[in-house]
Amino acid sequence: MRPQSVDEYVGQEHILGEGKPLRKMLLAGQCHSMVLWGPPGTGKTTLAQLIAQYSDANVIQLSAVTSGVKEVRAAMDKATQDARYQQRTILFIDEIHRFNKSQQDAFLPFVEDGTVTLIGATTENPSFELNKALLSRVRVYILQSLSEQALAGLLNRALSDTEKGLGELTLSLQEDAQAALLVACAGDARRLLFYLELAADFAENNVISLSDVESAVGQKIAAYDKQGDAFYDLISAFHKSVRGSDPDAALYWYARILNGGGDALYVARRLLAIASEDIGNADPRAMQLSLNAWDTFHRVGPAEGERAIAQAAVYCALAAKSNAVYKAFNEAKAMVAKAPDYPVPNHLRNAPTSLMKEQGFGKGYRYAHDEPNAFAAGECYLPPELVQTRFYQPNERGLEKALKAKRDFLDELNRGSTNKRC
Ligand SMILES: Nc1ncnc2c1ncn2[C@@H]1O[C@H](COP(=O)(O)OP(=O)(O)OP(=O)(O)O)[C@@H](O)[C@H]1O
Repeated sequence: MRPQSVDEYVGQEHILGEGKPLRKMLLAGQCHSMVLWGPPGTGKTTLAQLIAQYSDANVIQLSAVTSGVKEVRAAMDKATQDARYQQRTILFIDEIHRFNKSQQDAFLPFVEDGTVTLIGATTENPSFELNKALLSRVRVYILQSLSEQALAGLLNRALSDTEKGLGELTLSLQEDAQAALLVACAGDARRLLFYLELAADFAENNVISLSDVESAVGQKIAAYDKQGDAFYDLISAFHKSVRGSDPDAALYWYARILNGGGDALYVARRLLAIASEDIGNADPRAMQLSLNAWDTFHRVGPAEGERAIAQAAVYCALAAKSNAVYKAFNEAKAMVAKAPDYPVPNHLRNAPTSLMKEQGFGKGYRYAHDEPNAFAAGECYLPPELVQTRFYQPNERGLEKALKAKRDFLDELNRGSTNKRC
């Protein structure tokens, strides 16, 4: 049932509707590098194929899961040869977020010089997963979960198409059965077609009933739309439960997210953010454990991996909390945004050449290791205009207590120093 023309492609009106940029590009037979970001089964691969078809380009398809740098190089060689004969090449990479940095670097120059037009598909936020250099050379289009209206159109086509669909079976679909199908597939067209085909197998007398759909789906119907508000409410409740040090609530909201079809890795990513935003140096192990849980998920798969993320969630919920780094870093960024770019003080400048030394660069720099406590008491590292600035105000919880004690001790040394620069 994969659409053969843009008219068979349902939904995604925000990018493909009449007059929208992608539709214009498609119909003009042009193509630029892009990343299609959206939930599974919303038409990323299909759209890439349509673009290739309309622009009359060769398509090289690589999977980030099975292709390495070697395959990328071979593909680029072929594209370079074809470009000599004015033959365009589209490099389609499914699950592009799984490509590591060196794999991404291998095709970057060819995207840059136009030898290939890259179309990447991903279910993950590209700003987290792609190299900055690559991101700056592609346009990101967000595909949305398909609406029930769009899916209903697809359903009708699948039921009536005698060539590629189930048309020859002359099936009818009862109203409640259709409603259940549309909910069960949660905006995913592939799932919809899969459930429909299964339900058709169960149907008696050419009628698909609600119980046929339930047999096909075989589980409780997911209650929320992954892209909708309900999902963000659940993840927000999860974040607040961990921040609020309630491990039971954290587990409950996590389980709700999974039950609704949510991605455990989304929770893992959020947990990592919590470890830095809400726990910080009060317990730096929280960040390690969150990262380990994420990694574990990739290594052992969902069944065990989901539990590893639960373990990290419980740890983070009960870990000591500090937002001191979070606040300090925000203040530093705000300061940099509003203050002028003060020059680096001479004593902190690098002086690799004798000319620079003559200019006074590096002059008077004190090598901390040569001084008591490996600390150059009275020394200054901020621009003179900012010497009084204190971004980091450690609290006394968890391991941050030790950092606070250390800072108080160093302050004392600074105050008692007879060698003050500022
Ligand atoms: N927008 C759409 N319009 C019509 N059919 C669609 C659409 N999206 C998906 N389909 C149907 O679902 C099938 C799977 O879609 P496709 O492979 O394009 O999804 P995808 O977004 O690339 O999914 P995944 O992220 O899981 O790879 C297609 O063969 C097609 O039949």
